[in-house]
Amino acid sequence: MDYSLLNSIDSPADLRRLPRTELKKVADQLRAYVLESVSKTGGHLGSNLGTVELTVALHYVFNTPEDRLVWDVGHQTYPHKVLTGRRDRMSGLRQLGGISGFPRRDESPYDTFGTGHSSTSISAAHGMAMAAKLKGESRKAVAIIGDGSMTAGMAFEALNNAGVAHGGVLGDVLVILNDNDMSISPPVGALNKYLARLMSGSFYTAAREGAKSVLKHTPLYEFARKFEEHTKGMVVPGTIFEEFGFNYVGPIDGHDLESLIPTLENLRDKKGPQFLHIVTKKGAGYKLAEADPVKYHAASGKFDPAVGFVKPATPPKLTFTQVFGDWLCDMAEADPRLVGITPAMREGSGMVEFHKRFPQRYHDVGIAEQHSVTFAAGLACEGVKPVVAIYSTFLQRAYDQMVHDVAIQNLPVLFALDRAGLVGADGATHAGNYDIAYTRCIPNMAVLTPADENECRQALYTGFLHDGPVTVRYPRGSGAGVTPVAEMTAQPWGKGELRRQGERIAILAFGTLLYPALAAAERLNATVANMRFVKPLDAELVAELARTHDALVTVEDGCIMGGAGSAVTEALNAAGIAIPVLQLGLPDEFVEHGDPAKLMSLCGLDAAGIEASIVKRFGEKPQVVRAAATR
Ligand SMILES: Cc1ncc(C[n+]2csc(CCOP(=O)(O)OP(=O)(O)O)c2C)c(N)n1
Ligand SMILES: CC(=O)[C@@H](O)[C@H](O)COP(=O)(O)O
Ligand SMILES: [Mg+2]
Repeated sequence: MDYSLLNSIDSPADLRRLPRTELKKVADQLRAYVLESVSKTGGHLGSNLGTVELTVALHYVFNTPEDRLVWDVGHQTYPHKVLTGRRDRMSGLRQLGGISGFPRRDESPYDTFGTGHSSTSISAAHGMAMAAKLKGESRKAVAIIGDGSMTAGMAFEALNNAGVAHGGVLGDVLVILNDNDMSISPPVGALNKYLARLMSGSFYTAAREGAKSVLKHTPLYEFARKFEEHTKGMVVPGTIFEEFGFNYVGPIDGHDLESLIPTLENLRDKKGPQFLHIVTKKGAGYKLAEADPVKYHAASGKFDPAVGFVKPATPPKLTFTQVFGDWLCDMAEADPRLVGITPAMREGSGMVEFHKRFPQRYHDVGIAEQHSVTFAAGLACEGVKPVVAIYSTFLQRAYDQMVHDVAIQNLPVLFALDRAGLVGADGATHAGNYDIAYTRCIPNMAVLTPADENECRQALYTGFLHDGPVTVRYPRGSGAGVTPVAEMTAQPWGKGELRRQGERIAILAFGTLLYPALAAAERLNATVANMRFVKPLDAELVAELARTHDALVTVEDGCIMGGAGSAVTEALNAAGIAIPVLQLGLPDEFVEHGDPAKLMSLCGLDAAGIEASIVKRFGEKPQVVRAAATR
């Protein structure tokens, strides 16, 4: 592929020096470059192919980085990265030491706001626009948000705030709605239907024609005809965005530079809140991705662009997500009260089959984590048994709903927490490091940490039977490879199990780190307990292990601060037991993107790392003097 023009652009200033007639060529080369580079690294694909022209137009029209571009989610910023001096660094995308798959303020001055989670862009851009006003600066702030991300409450909270003046001042914020009629899965909800009506034009046409026939013989008709702009507000309903105080323009073709550029120039020069609705195609320019945008949302690894994504020759290992999906179908078969809920993550959460088989009991609520939890609470009030399938990182959004709507009322809602622990290539924004700490402190909430695939199935069953809120957490990808037993058996509530009897040191393992802990224990001849429950914690087992060993080691793939190890030390304190405790887990820092196994090793959470930490703390042949206990 000829990238000669693209290769001459090391910053948007270079782009802005080009004649307009060259921009189509830039876009074509940029699209080919993004496709080629994602085919070598993996990463998000469809959304990036869909925003190529928009990215070229934005950097051409706006004075970036002085004008602020805020990309919602940020999974569509690869073209932006290429045009802002990171073309050569695309080969290290999402890899350890390489650039992030999302915008990062510490990566480039053009990345004005860090993202990864959706629906923050309008709030952030509004903040930037208001800051410019306060500082007497004339820069623009632009939020670029997708139709899926627009469904979240936060986006509307921001519109509600940005559309009105504060102390007589309106921010110069431009919101660009990138409407490709797709989320990761097909979009859902009333907003999607509304946008479709706007796109089809029927909204305006019908409303305008209706109004005209009523007004035809009045002086107002002539007035309205002359001032078409005004008629939108006066005789036909404005779009919802106008009702929020924005000047709405669109929909326009987001792949057509001929209309994008003049429209953006026009909006750039306008004051106050502006709203541009563009229509794009997810996967644009790559036939396979256009035809199957769900599949081509992201590439898990390398692929040949001429062939597309192919199934691996050897069947991949069973993932925890699949274990959950299978369990959900089996449980739904067994209990008609079960309802499955996902906030816009049907594929990632393993609910495709459940959706097919139980469409009436499947709810994709859109990107609306808060709503998903309170909706589940409402269902639970009426005797329905909701299962909220949600990524650990996205549940952070719905913390108050978990506390206020579920736990205080002790409602039986099962949270199936996928992507617990490090997730790898998506990095810190998507890592599920905190859920043990943030769930175990909530009264009434039970927290289960299955160690392998079979335990995951049984833990989900156990949690489902419990008459109160429960989280069952499991990581991205596969585990030790323990095939789930079809028969579902409830685990003894709040009980762990001894997995290896050793001497002096007892390792208390939570979740999938049981297996590296067992490997480390083999070398150290340590005892290992599979704790299974963070809450209720098996305090008897903790006390017994403390009584029969010289030191305890806790191991978890969540943050050390406030995590399962903290639960153990609290239990020891409560029982008045003094014993040295080494707490192993994720450090008090954001762990970068990269290969998950490497990252776990860097955090000292593989077998060698666990062994090394124990030896470092307690010596080569662990000898611990109880009297010198320190915690
Ligand atoms: C709070 C939150 N929930 C869920 C996600 C997962 N997620 C990432 S992109 C995406 C779809 C976004 O759709 P849209 O904004 O229309 O962008 P498109 O992918 O169509 O370009 C979802 C659900 C997320 N990043 N953040
Ligand atoms: C951008 C985003 O939030 C999702 O696309 C996310 O990257 C999916 O992660 P998984 O690949 O773990 O489902
Ligand atoms: Mg979309």
